[in-house]
Amino acid sequence: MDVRQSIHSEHAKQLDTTQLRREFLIEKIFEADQYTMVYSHIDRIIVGGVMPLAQTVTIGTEVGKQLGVSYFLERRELGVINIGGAGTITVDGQCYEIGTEEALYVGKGARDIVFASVSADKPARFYYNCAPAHTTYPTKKITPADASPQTLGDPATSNRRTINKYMVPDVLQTCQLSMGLTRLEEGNLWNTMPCHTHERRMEVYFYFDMDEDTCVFHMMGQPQETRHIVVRNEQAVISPSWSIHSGVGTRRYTFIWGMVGENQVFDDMDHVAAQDLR
Ligand SMILES: O=C[C@H](O)[C@@H](O)CC(=O)C(=O)O
Ligand SMILES: [Zn+2]
Repeated sequence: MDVRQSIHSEHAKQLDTTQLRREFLIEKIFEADQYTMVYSHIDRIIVGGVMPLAQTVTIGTEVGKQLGVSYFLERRELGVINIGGAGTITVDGQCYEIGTEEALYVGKGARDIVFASVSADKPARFYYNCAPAHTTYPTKKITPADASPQTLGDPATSNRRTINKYMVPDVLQTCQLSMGLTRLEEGNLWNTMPCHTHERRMEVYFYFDMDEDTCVFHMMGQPQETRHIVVRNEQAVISPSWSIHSGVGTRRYTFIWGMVGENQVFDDMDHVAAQDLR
């Protein structure tokens, strides 16, 4: 388990490229037949991926001691979105078929969570966020049709995109986790611009659907003290509550956003005008 400490904005603004990447970037989300796990002290979110090939992968089998619990989801909830081929997630014996861009919410208290791909040639790629939880809400599969797609932006500002809200209060109950998937249309490069912060929540962006030559300049930092991190396919960036989170790609891309913290009000953002950015 890779542990990332919380970081103060006054510290973060002194970091160089390597140090920024070490604190905020998650370079490898998917490893064959394994789960990856990054534990952030910011709201204690856990971020990672599961990519089963020939065998099944059970998540969190070795982390009980580090988390001080007897099993992974003893005091946590889990959100998973599959960006790969068809797969299954078996939760305490109940099997859910999770196809491409389908999702599963797993409530607190589930003991045994087993991931599998239908075909090793086109493996499932399960991206997940996991957060502390105070109660159990039902485990539920979510399809793109449930995710109330919302298209916004304009080609003139290169930000025409569709936001799919998979895990928000309108779709299902969670303790604090929200997750969704935003897809940019061809020729559109900017996400989340005009940008925002939300003092009340932290957020993680996971960029994918990019070829090798494509990268995204992910914008971060306080609005008056911005920095960037160059992100490649299937990498994630941690955004503290004081940081903007926005990006511009060398070509279109897709990303998954996940938030934890104080509230679950999606529109509760502190918007930053372009004139105010530094
Ligand atoms: O707080 C909300 C998150 O930053 C994202 O949902 C924004 C986003 O997907 C977009 O504008 O493209
Ligand atoms: Zn946000």
